[in-house]
Amino acid sequence: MSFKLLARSASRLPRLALAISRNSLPLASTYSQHSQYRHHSTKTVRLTAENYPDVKRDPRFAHLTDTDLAFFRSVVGDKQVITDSNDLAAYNEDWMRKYRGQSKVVLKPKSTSEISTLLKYCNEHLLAVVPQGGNTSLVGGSVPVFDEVVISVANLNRVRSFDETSGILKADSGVILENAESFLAEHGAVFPLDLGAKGSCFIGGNIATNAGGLRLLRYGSLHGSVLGLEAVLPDGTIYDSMHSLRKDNTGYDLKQLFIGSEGTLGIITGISILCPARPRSVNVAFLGLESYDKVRETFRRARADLCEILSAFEFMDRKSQVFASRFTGLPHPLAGEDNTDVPDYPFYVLIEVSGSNKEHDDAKLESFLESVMEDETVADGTVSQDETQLKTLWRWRESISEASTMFGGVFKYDVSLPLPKMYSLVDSVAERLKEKGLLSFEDSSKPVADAIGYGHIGDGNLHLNVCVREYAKEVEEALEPFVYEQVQANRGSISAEHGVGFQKKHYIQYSKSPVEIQMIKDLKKHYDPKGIMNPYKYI
Ligand SMILES: O=C(O)CC[C@@H](O)C(=O)O
Ligand SMILES: [Zn+2]
Repeated sequence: MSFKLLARSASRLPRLALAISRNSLPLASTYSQHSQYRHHSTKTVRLTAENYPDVKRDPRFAHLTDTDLAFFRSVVGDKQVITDSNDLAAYNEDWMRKYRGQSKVVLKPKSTSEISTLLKYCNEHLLAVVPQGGNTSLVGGSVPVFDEVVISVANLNRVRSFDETSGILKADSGVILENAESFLAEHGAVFPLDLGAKGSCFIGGNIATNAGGLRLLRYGSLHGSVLGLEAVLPDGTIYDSMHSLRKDNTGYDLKQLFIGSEGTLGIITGISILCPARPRSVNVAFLGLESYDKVRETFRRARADLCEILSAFEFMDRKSQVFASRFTGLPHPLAGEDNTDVPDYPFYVLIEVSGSNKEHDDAKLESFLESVMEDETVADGTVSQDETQLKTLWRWRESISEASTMFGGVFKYDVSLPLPKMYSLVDSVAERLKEKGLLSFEDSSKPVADAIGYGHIGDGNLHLNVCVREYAKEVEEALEPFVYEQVQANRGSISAEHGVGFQKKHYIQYSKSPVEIQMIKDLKKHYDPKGIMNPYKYI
C-alpha cells in the first residue's frame, strides 16, 4: 500500500525535519529494539483493597448468602448466575490489570424487569451492586472494590427500533457500540459517538460515563444526543423516558442525571438517541509538525477553513507515535518507500473531514493543506486515498491507548485544559518523575518508562499516559495530587471524558465546588439512600 504523499518538493514544503526536540527519544526503529516491552504483563496487577488501606468495606453491607444465590437463580436462571472463580476473574478485573475486586457473583439478567427485581432485592437486603457493561473503564469504575454483586447488562443487547426519518435509535444498553454502528450504517446513519474501545464497550456504559470519543468535535456530547433513557433505580423502580422528542421543555431534564452518573444512581437499561445522517465522503490527513504552537495554529486554521466538514482533530506527541509504531508494527505513514527515511516530528495531527460531496470536500481539504504547508505551519503530511488507508491512519491514533500498557501498566490522566497550557502538563510531569529518580526509558530498574501525551485537541482534552513497569505506590504519590493541582491551577477539569470512578474519587474537589459536591451528595442520598449503587467510587 502506498499513501499519496503531500507535496514534498522544496518549493512547497520544508525538508523533513529530522532534528528532534531536546527531550527526544530514539527513533521508532531504534526504540522498538528495546526488550523491555511486555505485552499485558501479568505481574503488575494492583489489588485495590490491599493497596488502599484507607478504603474500607462498608460494614453496613451484607455478605452474600446461599439464600441470596437461590433467589438470584430463581429470577435469572442458573446459567445467568456466575459463581465459578475462574469465570468471575474477567468481571473482577479491569482491562489495564490495575484494579481488581473480589465479587463472588455476577448476574446476567435478560430484561429490564429482571433487573428491577434484582435491584429491589439487593436494596432490601443491603447487598452492594456494581453495574457492568463492556468493562472498559479507564478509572476503575466498572469493577467491584470488595465483594459487591456485579450486574452485567451483556444480555440486554437488542436494537429496539430505528426511525429513518428522524434518525432516532432506541436500543438496549448492552448493545456493543460497534454493533450499533454497523446496524446504523445499513440505514444510512451514524452513532454520534466513536471511540477506540468500540469493539467491547456497551452503549449503556458510554452513557453512564458520558464518553466523549473521537468525534465530539462534530456531534457534540451525549448530553445533547441522548433523547431519553430507561433506567432502574436502586429500589427497583423503573424510570422510563424513552422519548423521541427533540424538544421537551417541561422543567428538569431528569435523564441528564444518568448521563455521567457512573452507575451510582441506578442501572441504565435502554437509550433513545439521535443519530446523524452518515457522511457520504470521509477523508483523513496525517501531518507532522515541528512544535505544539504549530499544532494549535493548525487547529485554528482548520476550524476557520474547513468549517462544517471538520469532523475530528486529534494530536499525538512523538513518543506516543513511537509506541503506536511498536504496537501496530505498521510502516510509518510519512516514511519513504520500504519504511525508510522514517520522519521524526515532535507532534503529529490527524484531521478528519466528512461531508456529502467528495469533490467539494477533497478540494477543501487540499486547499487547506496547501495553505498550512505553504507557510510551514505543517512540515509534512499524507492524505488517505481509500477506506483502508483511512482506517490505517486512524490506527496511529486509536492504538495509543492500548500501546501505552506495553511496559506492564499505565497511569492514565484525562484532563480538560485551555489549549495554550495543554501540552506543558506532559513535560512537567516527565520532569517531576525524572527529578524524583522514577523515570528512565533505558534503566529498567526504574518504575516509570515514559510519559506520553495525545488527545482530542479539538475538544481541549489531553490524555497523559504515564507508562510504568509496575504500579508502584511512590509513582502514584508523585503523580497525585500533582497532576490535579496543575489542572485546577489552570481552571481545567480532572476528567474530560473518562469519569471519576475509583481513581479520582478523592480528587473531585479539584473540579467541583463545595456547593456542587453537596448537591451531588444530596441527590445520591435521595435516590440511593442505602448507598448500594457502585459504592467506593465517584463521590
Ligand atoms: O487511554 C487513554 O488514556 C485514552 C483512551 C481514549 O479516550 C482515547 O482517546 O484514545
Ligand atoms: Zn479520549
